[in-house]
Amino acid sequence: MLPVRGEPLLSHAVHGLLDSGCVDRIVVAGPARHRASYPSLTCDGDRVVFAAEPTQADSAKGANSGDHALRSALSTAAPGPDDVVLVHDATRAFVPASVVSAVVDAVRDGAAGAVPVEPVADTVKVVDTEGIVHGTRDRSLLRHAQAPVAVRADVLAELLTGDAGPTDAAELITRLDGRARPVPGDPHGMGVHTPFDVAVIEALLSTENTA
Ligand SMILES: C[C@](O)(CO)[C@H](O)COP(=O)(O)O
Repeated sequence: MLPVRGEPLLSHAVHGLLDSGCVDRIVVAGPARHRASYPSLTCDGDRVVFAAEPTQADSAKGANSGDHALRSALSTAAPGPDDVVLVHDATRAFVPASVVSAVVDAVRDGAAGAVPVEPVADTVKVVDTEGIVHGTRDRSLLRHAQAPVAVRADVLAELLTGDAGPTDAAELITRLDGRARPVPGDPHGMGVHTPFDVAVIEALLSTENTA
């Protein structure tokens, strides 16, 4: 719901995916009753739908959990087994179209999954629970993960069969256990969480619009 330039992040994320030219349909993994909060999405008709509401049985099983949201979104989308599914994160609403198509292409090219990543520029230290600072991590091996994560629909369905399926894109990458191919991310794929992030992304967008 966080507004950026007067629009909730979710709307920016949805329009970014639609404008990427490689997404046919978007299922918002949130209850349909919230749709009224996003009037700018309604103009996209059938291409943007909300996931099915949890049933009473789902609720008894913890329907608000992330894996339910993913299951529900997947069953609403009903993709074919070879289709590529993107699991996105609305906080990363300004990821460029080139990154969206890169993850799709990686899966079309044979990877089970793909995740955009950015190099880690800063020195990374481990601080333990006692507050003691330990050695430096080798940053050449570290990457910031971004979104969307792409995965073949049949692979995603398989990951969701167990009791504890992935709850979000981050967990999905972990469950892919080495089968996710990294593709170059982009600084615009930053997560927008705080007023500082909003200021950064708004400044970036205005600079680019006036350039
Ligand atoms: C990075 C992510 O897991 C998708 O791949 C997701 O965007 C969560 O990001 P965060 O770093 O936990 O905000």
